[in-house]
Amino acid sequence: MAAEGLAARAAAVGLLGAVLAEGQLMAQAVADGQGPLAGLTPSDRARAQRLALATLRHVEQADKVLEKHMRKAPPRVVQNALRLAVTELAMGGAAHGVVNAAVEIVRRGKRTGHMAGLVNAVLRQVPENPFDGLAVQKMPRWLRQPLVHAWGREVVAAIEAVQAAVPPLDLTLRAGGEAPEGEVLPTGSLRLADAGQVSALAGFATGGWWVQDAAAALAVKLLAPQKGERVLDLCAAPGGKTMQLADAGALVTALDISGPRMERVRENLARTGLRAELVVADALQWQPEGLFDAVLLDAPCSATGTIRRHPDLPFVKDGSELAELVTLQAAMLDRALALVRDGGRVVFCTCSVLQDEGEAQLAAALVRHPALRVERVEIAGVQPEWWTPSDGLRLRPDYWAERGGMDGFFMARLVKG
Ligand SMILES: C[S@@+](CC[C@H](N)C(=O)[O-])C[C@H]1O[C@@H](n2cnc3c(N)ncnc32)[C@H](O)[C@@H]1O
Repeated sequence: MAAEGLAARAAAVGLLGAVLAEGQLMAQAVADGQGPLAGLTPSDRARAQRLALATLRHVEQADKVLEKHMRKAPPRVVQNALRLAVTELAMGGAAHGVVNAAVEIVRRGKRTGHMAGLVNAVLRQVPENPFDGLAVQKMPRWLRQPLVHAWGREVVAAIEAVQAAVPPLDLTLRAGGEAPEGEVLPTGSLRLADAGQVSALAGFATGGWWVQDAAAALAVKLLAPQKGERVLDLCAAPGGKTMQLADAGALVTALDISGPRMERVRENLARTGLRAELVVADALQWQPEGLFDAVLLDAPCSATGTIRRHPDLPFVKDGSELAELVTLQAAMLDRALALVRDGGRVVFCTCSVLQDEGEAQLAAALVRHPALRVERVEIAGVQPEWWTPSDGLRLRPDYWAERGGMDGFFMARLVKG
């Protein structure tokens, strides 16, 4: 087995430890300069992340396979090396390399060396297609229960099936930009089934597109910015929607509370050659010179709509931040309404599957602001059943399941009375 494969796999085991035992989000563990990816080549970093993400989509199933062969859970490194190996075997990885790597990782561990033989013995007993017949991984109770209540068990099972698969990569194309080959979705996003290294794709260097989930791309379409309009992107970083607004010809002010995240907006604008005024400030405190024609509020949220791309989230979050987020979203929506002119539009959106952060926020806003109107607009490719009875747009991960699904989002277009 190549030493390179071992480095990436050992790092993947480290990432699994950071997420599953230390409660770190994958993004934190990846960004940690002293963390599991320290010192790896770019391709090993990418491989380690891919392996760890794949394993996180199948922890429950891997544990089910392993429990048949082990009387009690082994130490963390051993357990995660086994989970990774079983997942790789299920994905069709060559048994020889997969087993040898797991054995070697455990052999090298300070306190686990004596368990290398056990790991070898267990993995040699894992059957072909080890996940066949096992139920897909369920969301945690705090998240699953409200979804069952809202949409029923069948829909929740369909969402979980989408979350178990590696998601495709969606690109939003810049008008006239260079792009790689892919499937053009009915809503206009370009979908790549197996993208590989993003920066190596055609059109990356020339700024022909940016990565943005097909569902996320609909918020700006709902706002429908016009050329020359003054538009505020109130929670802008890393800037996917800022670029869409600027590409439509709007005069964009992009605001975010995070300086480091705003750097990402700056880099994205530089790569795509698009323009926006950048402001680092708290949306709740910031005072502009005049009111805007339109405001996009992509509010901080539980991000529970993005689990197919961030399978670490259910292992790290427990729902305890939800009440605080809901309160912040309502305050931000009130602020967005204060910053738009009479007759102007506000699009409120969250990448959440929880109705508390979507449908319920819309209902509460209409009570707080009786003069507000909610508007539906025609958006190419949006199916009629995606609209709610209250004219919100509810996007679910199981929509377009046969194509790889989409992020869960809620969005609504409000007109200030
Ligand atoms: C969902 S993300 C925005 C994603 C972005 N619209 C895009 O499409 O790339 C939410 C953002 O809200 C920002 N944020 C959180 N609290 C804020 C506040 N009080 N004022 C301004 N921005 C805030 C976060 O830093 C984060 O970048």
